[in-house]
Amino acid sequence: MMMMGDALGGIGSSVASLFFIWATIQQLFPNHLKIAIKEFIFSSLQQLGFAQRVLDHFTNLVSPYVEINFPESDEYRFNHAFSAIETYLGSKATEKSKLLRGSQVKESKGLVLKRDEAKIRDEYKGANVWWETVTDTDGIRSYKLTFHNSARSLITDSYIQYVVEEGKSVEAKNKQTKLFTNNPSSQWVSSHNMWRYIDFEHPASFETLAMDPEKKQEILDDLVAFSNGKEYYKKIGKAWKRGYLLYGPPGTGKSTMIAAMANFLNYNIYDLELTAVKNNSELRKLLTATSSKSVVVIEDIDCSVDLSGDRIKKDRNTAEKSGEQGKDTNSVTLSGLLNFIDGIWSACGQERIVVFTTNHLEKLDPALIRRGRMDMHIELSYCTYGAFKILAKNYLDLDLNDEDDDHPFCKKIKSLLKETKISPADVAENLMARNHQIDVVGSLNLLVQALEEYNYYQRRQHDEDKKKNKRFTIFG
Ligand SMILES: Nc1ncnc2c1ncn2[C@@H]1O[C@H](COP(=O)(O)OP(=O)(O)OP(=O)(O)O)[C@@H](O)[C@H]1O
Ligand SMILES: [Mg+2]
Repeated sequence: MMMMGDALGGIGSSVASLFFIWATIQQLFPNHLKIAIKEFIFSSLQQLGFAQRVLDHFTNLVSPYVEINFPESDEYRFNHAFSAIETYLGSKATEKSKLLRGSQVKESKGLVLKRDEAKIRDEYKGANVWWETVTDTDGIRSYKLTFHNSARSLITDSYIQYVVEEGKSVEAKNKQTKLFTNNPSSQWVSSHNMWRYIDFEHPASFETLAMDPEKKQEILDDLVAFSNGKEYYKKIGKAWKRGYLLYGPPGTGKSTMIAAMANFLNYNIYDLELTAVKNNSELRKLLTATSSKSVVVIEDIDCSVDLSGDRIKKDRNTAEKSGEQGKDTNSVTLSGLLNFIDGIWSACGQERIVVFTTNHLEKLDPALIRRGRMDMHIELSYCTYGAFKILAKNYLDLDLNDEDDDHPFCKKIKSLLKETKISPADVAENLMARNHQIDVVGSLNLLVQALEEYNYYQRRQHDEDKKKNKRFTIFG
């Protein structure tokens, strides 16, 4: 009531002053001058947009509705709230919606139908709100939110936040994941081309990954806890990131597991080619240009850069001589890398996973792999019988349960796998269908043959090594 009274009072006094000016002009000036003055005043008012502003002012004071604009870009930067609102509103398609938009952002995911209306009504805790798309004279699109003034605190305090978070979570679920690779610094022009990317369409999943089921479950639980850990990491005051070290012989599924992790969490992958990074400063730039919800991968860490124990000793010696720690401007150093894993720089970008892979765990510097830096060490080993069962299901549609273990074929494979080192990649190679025709018996026969050959050569190698060692002890 007070506001209404103020408004009417304000308008009344403005009208009275205008009337007074007009009456004075009427009395003092001759007719032709009066017309000229009148035209001058009106054209000036029009030019200033005064009439429009008075009208807007009046409507705003009288109207009980509040409007908030969310432009697509703000000060030349993309407004993330805009896209979250767009996704949220798009996801509100109901059976009654008559205007829909179809899109498929990920080939592996189905077609998504979104609501595509210019004005959408929404309801939140009993309050009605209206969303409308508007475009200004510069072509910048905005979402205009209108609601009753009585719901002001509900809308501004919780509804808007709810819409943005809901939109972001839908975006995360439907987003097309990308695989990024770093460009050499000679090609960098701005932060946009440090990384080049392609759509990530790797079909790997934890379901098809052949490994011990208990270990697999442990990794899955860890990933789920991490992705839901926003509040927990905040509470304990740690950057929201997690490091995994995957180690094992070639062809045991390290790269496949990285793809499965990214697919499971719907994260982007940044495949960091360390050999293309000249120094720590470039490494810092590259890592700060990565987005959150991503997996930063350094494959074959032992081969990418000399990060062995010798290297760190050399680092320390150089640092001691020059009196400065880790000052090495010509290459990526272990200390530089560690700084991103758990140093102050590691906090830039939230919700990030760092994965290192190696075939030779023993070659890595203990500083790099100590717990706390790499939170989980995961060994991908030679194929076990449990892993074989998963591969048999993937490649031969063969559902082997515990009772099948007594089948002569299975017994033979089980005992051979126990004594033979063969990677899941090599097992898979033998199970692969020829000409897209699954031949269970033929494939299993091939596998048994391969296992027997591997077993024979490995035994022979073992005997030769034994003989060599004996000679050494005789002559040594
Ligand atoms: N554990 C596994 N489960 C399912 N498939 C596997 C597994 N390990 C290997 N494979 C198959 O073998 C191929 C090679 O595996 P992958 O590239 O993941 O091995 P890797 O451990 O990364 O080897 P490298 O050390 O040589 O990089 C994959 O394409 C996949 O089809
Ligand atoms: Mg690999």
